[in-house]
Amino acid sequence: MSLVEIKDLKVHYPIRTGFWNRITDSVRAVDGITFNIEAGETYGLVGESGSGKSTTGKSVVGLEKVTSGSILYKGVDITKKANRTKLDYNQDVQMIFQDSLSSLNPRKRIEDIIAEPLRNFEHLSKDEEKLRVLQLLDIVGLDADALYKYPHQFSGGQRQRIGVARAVATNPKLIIADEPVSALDLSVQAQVLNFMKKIQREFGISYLFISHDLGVVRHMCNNIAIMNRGRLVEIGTRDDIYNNPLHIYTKRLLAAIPETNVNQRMAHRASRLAVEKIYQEQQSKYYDENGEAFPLVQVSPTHSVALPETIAKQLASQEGEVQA
Ligand SMILES: Nc1ncnc2c1ncn2[C@@H]1O[C@H](COP(=O)(O)OP(=O)(O)OP(=O)(O)O)[C@@H](O)[C@H]1O
Repeated sequence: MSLVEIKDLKVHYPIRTGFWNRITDSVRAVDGITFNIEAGETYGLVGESGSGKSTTGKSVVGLEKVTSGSILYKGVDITKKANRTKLDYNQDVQMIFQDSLSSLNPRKRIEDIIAEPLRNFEHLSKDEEKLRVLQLLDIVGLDADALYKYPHQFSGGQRQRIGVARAVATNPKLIIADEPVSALDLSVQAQVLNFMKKIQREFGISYLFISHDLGVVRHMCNNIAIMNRGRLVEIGTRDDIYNNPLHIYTKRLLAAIPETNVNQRMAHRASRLAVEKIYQEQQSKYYDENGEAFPLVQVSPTHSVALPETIAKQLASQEGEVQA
């Protein structure tokens, strides 16, 4: 059994119009996605802005009402609120956000911010609580003098460390990391990613790592799902996605990774333009007549792509995949 099993999850937001505020349509933010997260792994959920990643993350953590489908945590469906309470789910599953400045209360000192989840879930004495907060600060590489400071007195990277300290305070099993490094400089991104990995090793945490950038996900994730307009268009291991991408949307995301090597920039630009040309010319092959992604087809034990079966298998064999 996987730690988390997401099955045919749909989250539709109603669109209301007119004097009577009637529901006339809906935004299908998440439109039938299925994937599993194993204990101790980092699962990447990648797609452009608006593809439905955050809505998925918020549904898993219980912040968004699910329209249909299920989210099984240790085999129990947590879309039913009563099950979340029974399982200590709110303690086991935490979230880190992109915008650390707005997700940390600016009026509270760091000591109180990190202690907040402890106060909700554990009954510690004042001294025990302070000791735990100091330990957590130490784990994320911050000094004890951080205790009495406020969020605005830290850099973006340090604030993200404080967010992680708060998230791991309750010893969670799963952290939903929603674009955790997107607002940071490249060098600080690497530091935060490294210490997230360190914490994963120490605490045995699983991450659902949400990002718009396949470049960031590369060194973090074992398995990756590519999300496009509420649906998954490709699922695979890191190797499947980076070395044998099959869907044009995945190829576009890969081509969008900035090239840091100056000597490679011309070649990189040429390949990005080539992918864009294929996308413009062959869109109808990759999406159905309504412009929506096809259902996923398995092309190897680890790799699935949203294409008609014959095309998927033909592409997979061209790329040297072992067919299912
Ligand atoms: N509360 C809401 N009411 C109505 N529509 C919403 C709501 N929240 C999100 N949406 C819409 O759902 C779609 C998916 O949004 P979501 O935030 O999940 O995407 P995303 O991939 O996380 O993008 P971003 O990285 O920009 O947040 C978008 O079209 C968005 O406008």
